[in-house]
Amino acid sequence: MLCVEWNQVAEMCLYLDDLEDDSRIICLCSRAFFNDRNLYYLGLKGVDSSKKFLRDFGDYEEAEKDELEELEVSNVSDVAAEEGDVDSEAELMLQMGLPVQFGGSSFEKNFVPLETRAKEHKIRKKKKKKAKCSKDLRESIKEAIDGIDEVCEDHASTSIDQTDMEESPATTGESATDVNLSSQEGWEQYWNQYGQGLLWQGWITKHKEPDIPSDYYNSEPWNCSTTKEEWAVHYNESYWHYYQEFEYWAQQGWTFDGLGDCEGKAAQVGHPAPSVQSTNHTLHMPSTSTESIDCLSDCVTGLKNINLDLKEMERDSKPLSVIYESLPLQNPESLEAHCPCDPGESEPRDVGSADRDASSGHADPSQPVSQLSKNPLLGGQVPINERSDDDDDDEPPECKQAKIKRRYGGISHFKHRTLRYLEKGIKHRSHFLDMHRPVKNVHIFFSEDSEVKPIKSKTVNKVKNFLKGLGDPTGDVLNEKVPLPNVEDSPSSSDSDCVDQSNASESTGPCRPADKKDLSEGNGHPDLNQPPRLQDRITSQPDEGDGSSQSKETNSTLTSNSIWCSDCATSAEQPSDTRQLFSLQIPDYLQVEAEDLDNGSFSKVGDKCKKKKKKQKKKVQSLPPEIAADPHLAKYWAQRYRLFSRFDEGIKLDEEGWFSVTPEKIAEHIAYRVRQCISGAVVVDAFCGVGGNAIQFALAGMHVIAVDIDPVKLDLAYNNALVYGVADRIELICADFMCIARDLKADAVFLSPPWGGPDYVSAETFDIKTMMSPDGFEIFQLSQQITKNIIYFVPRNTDVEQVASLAGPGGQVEIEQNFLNKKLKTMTVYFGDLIRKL
Ligand SMILES: C[S@@+](CC[C@H](N)C(=O)[O-])C[C@H]1O[C@@H](n2cnc3c(N)ncnc32)[C@H](O)[C@@H]1O
Ligand SMILES: C[n+]1cn([C@@H]2O[C@H](CO)[C@@H](O)[C@H]2O)c2nc(N)[nH]c(=O)c21
Repeated sequence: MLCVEWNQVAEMCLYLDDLEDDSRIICLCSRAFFNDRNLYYLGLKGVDSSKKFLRDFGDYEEAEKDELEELEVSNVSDVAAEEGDVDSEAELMLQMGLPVQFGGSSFEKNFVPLETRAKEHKIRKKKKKKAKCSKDLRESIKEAIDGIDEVCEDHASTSIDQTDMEESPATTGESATDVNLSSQEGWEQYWNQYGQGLLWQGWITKHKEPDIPSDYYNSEPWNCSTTKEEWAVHYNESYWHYYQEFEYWAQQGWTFDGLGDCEGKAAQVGHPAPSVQSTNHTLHMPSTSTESIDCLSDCVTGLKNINLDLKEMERDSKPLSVIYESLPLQNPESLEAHCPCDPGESEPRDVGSADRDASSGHADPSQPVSQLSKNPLLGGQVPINERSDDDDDDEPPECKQAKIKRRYGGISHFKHRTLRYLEKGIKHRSHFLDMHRPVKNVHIFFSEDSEVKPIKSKTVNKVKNFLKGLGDPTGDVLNEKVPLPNVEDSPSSSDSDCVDQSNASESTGPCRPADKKDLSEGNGHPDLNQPPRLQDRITSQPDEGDGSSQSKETNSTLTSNSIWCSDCATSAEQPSDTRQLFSLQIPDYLQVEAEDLDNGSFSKVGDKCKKKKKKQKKKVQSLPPEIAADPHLAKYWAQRYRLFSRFDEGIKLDEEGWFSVTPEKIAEHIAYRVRQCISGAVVVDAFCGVGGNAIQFALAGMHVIAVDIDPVKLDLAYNNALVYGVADRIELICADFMCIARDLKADAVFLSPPWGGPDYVSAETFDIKTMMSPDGFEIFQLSQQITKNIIYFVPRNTDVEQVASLAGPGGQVEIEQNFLNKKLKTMTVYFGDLIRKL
């Protein structure tokens, strides 16, 4: 095994029809863990240059956060040593389409959407700073809690404890979008019905401390200056916490049978949620009557009153193997409690007013969050528009701008599903795996004096040296001296059309000898000693003349010994330096040490040290133009060794290559698996890109047919294959895979298509049919004509059932989650003989 760890998680059987074998798809769920922190650190040594760019372009903090996150993770000595090191189990189970009950120890306690974790951390910090309630208030809360505890004895499993509330997610921009796109009605109904109680119970539970004031029930925390802010935060947290839970259950196919009132009409399976009913009672919080407490308990229990609507799920009357039971409700006789969750209402509310939106005056769930943030109650205390960026170090830069969650209506129409857990203790182990805990912020402070006073001397020395060393601001270099192509205007070939292709060709098309030269120069990379002519190695796709394919649009016509492309021909007249790599004299960490030497701090080290200095000074980091042109890409530069451990030996990428190349460890693992499982030795890399996977297949001893529609990618892939010494095992074909698939023969096909642009990660569930281009199903079907041994590299948020369905009735599939340094990065789906047998 090459990867650090590989686990089988579960065997899931999906039945398209009745519980019969021929309608069944067996789906093995597994996980592969990799660790490449060392490679990441190596990249950080030159990250100063990225920082410089980001500073200039005002995006520095973001990159620093990514970097710090990695560093933070690195401080965790042992994977299992700390709780919270890998994605929460519940989240992972969701991603694999598995019922959370089979994974995490407690969904309610553990499920926190990944995106919100950093935010939670911030809020917790803020909360700690806030002034506590007065002694009187605490007394009152204590009394209330005592009362509630008695009543809630029977509802221990559904009560909300302090941890729950503290762990509740804060608002994010994403959540805001959710509000607009999700089952808004059901949620509003739910929140109308239970929001007040949940808010109030959460509040008093939070203040379950010895010195709770006796008159707390009569107090109005939203009006009290000491608690006002805290209440706002509490409201905000609670709202989103329950919203997320509601969303989760709704996505699982549960519907909420609104009770209409706290009289607790039992939830009924299979009935659509009724519209909001006018209640004939109100929650009356100042009362400590048993009834009101009962009502609160019901409200808390309400989260459980979500029924699996089998009709809606298009599942027939046959039961699933996992059955969710709705909990019985209490049925209090009279409910006279006023929940003071509306700051605009300091007086108890009238009978009948509870049907007013519990969120009124706080946060109208129907409003976009940008509006919510204007709510005076929130008072800017909780920057709800801020989204957590804790997981974006490898995501396309554009993701930060518009995160739109898309709801998937997909093909998950399996009638039945059974699940068998395959490994003992995975549940327990996973409890310790949550890497999305927020990163501790490490700030470096500079005094106002001209002299920088280091707090962490090494780090500050780096910065100091960096600033000194870069007399000429990088931005100036960029703006004034280097005529760069407009990278931003050159969409990736993922969405390639003829314009894209021509742009790409203009820049580095392999048809231009000048470009070939460019690629082997600059960037501080060693010249590759005039590699064999790439043209001789690239095979062309015959022009099919149907005018429909991308390759037709790009008008690339290649022959085995030459490449001709009309766009390229035009672009050959462009100045040859449009893609020229330029060097920046950016001091890396070694130069920092060199400065230390000058300052005498290494004086005792003597000659040895001087030698080191000399050697180090030779090493000049340079930024390739695609990185220089787009500050958002700078973080990928920091990860260059993770992508290619031999990066310094001459690896080259283009913009799309940077964010879509398969990290080396993952590519290595996939290649290893393929080599292990099939006897044949020919593999097609249908979307080879800059060669991340093709190189690893070749290194594993296979012959690779590497196809890409973009000649620039082939150029880069060839260059990179040379670096790894495997160019002779890779056959390059410049073509649209969709057009040539039928003509290919191989023992395995690797599919790593573009995931439809940078938005892939913002989708709640990625649909390989509609969100990929070419259509993910068509790609698969064509590949099946080559071989049954297919490896499909898909986004981590891919719909598991959808991808499993590719195996067809009676088929088998293995879905492997790939973790890089404890973060779920991608999924690899194996078909045919590539499935690891149990
Ligand atoms: C995500 S990248 C592949 C990355 C690759 N696995 C690596 O590690 O470098 C997808 C590639 O598919 C190429 N592509 C897009 N459409 C294609 C098509 N119809 N046929 C062949 N290649 C295509 C793009 O040019 C891009 O280089
Ligand atoms: C946009 N992107 C990222 N990765 C891969 O996902 C990881 C996490 O973002 C990246 O490191 C890269 O390997 C992609 N792989 C393919 N095949 N196609 C893509 O469009 C793509």
